[in-house]
Amino acid sequence: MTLTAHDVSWKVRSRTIVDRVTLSVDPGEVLGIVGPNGSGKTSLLRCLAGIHRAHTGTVTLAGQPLAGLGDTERARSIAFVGQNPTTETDLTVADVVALGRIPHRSRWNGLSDDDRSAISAGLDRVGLPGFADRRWQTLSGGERQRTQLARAFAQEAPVMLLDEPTNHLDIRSQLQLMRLIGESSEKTTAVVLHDLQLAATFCTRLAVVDGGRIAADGPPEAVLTAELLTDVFGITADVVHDGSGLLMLRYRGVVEQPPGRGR
Ligand SMILES: Nc1ncnc2c1ncn2[C@@H]1O[C@H](COP(=O)(O)OP(=O)(O)OP(=O)(O)O)[C@@H](O)[C@H]1O
Repeated sequence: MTLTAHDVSWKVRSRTIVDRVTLSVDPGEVLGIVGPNGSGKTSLLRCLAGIHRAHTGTVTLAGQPLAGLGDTERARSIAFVGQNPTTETDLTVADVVALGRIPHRSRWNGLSDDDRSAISAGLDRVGLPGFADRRWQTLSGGERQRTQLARAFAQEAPVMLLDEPTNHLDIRSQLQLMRLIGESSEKTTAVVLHDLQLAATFCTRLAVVDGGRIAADGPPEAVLTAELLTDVFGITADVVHDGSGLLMLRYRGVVEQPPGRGR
């Protein structure tokens, strides 16, 4: 399912946070949303998920306005994993992953065989088999992150929107998780990332957000230029193409007088 923002803006009081964004994500794509702190990445992702209602413009899913979908229909279509999701309730890992099955269940029934197999497949997929009975409160940051991803997989939605899913993960787990996301080629995926090297390595496309606007949108090798890193991120860096298609970033320092474009 293609997810599209058409000229979308979102405001808080009089401040425009997402500013006339037009952006599309197709099935099979992993769109990395990158940009400096406070540039509006999370707000844009929330607009794409229908959590924030756009003040102007529309978000469409397979051509249908998202705002016209009911909550259940939307949740069957879009799995959203936010930053640092937490709960005070004493839940097991299986309980948390089972939340992904809510849009597939009738209110009065318990878990079906399909639900149970989706929960167990989700946990296997993120490398947490055997964790079903563990208490959420006892998990490490990385295990919580993977549990949330298992919940998103168990939701079996064609669109996955992930906000900094590599937070708390060690480098091997970051690579594994990004590979896992990349392998889900049947899905339409957008992922907010701070690590530009991870974004360059695993995303098929990057959208750079600066001051609520899209400063660049395209394949990583076209988007991540030394000039853009200076203009948008306020750093100096070498961008090295290693000949095998891999893009390597070598950070050198910060620009003392950041260009401040959009800030
Ligand atoms: N509900 C809100 N009320 C007031 N201000 C908000 C709200 N949501 C976001 N903002 C502001 O909008 C700006 C963009 O926030 P957002 O979280 O989208 O940025 P971000 O690019 O994801 O940032 P970070 O990289 O730091 O996570 C920030 O200045 C933030 O304080």
